[in-house]
Amino acid sequence: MTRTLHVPETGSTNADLRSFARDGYGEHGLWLRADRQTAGRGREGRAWDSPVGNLYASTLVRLAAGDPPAPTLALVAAVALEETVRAALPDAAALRLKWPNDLLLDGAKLSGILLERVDEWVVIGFGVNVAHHPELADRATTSLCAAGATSDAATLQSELAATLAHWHARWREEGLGPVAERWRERAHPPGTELRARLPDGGEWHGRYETLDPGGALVLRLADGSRRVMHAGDIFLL
Ligand SMILES: O=C(O)CCCC[C@@H]1SC[C@@H]2NC(=O)N[C@@H]21
Repeated sequence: MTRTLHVPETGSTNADLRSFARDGYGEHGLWLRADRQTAGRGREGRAWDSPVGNLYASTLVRLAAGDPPAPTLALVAAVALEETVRAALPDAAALRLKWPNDLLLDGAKLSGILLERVDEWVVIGFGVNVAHHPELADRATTSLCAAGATSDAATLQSELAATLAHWHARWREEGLGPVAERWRERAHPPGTELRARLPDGGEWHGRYETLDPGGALVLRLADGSRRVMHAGDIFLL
């Protein structure tokens, strides 16, 4: 079961659901969607520009005993959003997942996902460029509208709620396997050249090899060594 609250404006839908969870008002499957955010947050401490017209929504997932590791919900969120966006695009041939959970269309960033843990809760926040896309210094961006899609933020969110519930149930019942398999199918192909920026500021240049069983990115560097990346950003070259 899912339930959606909608507000015209808030600071950050992720921050709001974190407060709900912390204050004892957590509800599995609760969604909060805002038309705009005044303090939208991205990964790695970045801000997320949030003008009216795009999708800003977060949901609460309650962890249960026996669930796969909580960080692998990043891949569950990614495959659910990819499936939702794929259905909305007139032509999804150039749609790809980029580790861990960005969606790229023709190499340009279309969306972002931010996961935050509060006790037994995980807040999953989705930002999708529906009508607008920001100008960013270090990466190309695009929007659904620019790609000819006609869905609005409210429709996308209700479809995403159903798709996420489906993939969350598979993750809980069958483990990470089917989710990881879908992720690999919809991501950049093995051998893709990339640059990895690590949380400590370090960088690796290499080729994407696969996802490991825990959802980490496996790279092969030019000297043949293997590296496993658990956090940070990657840039496809
Ligand atoms: O950096 C990224 O790629 C992740 C961006 C996540 C943005 C969404 S918008 C809805 C939710 N509320 C936030 O403050 N952030 C997430």
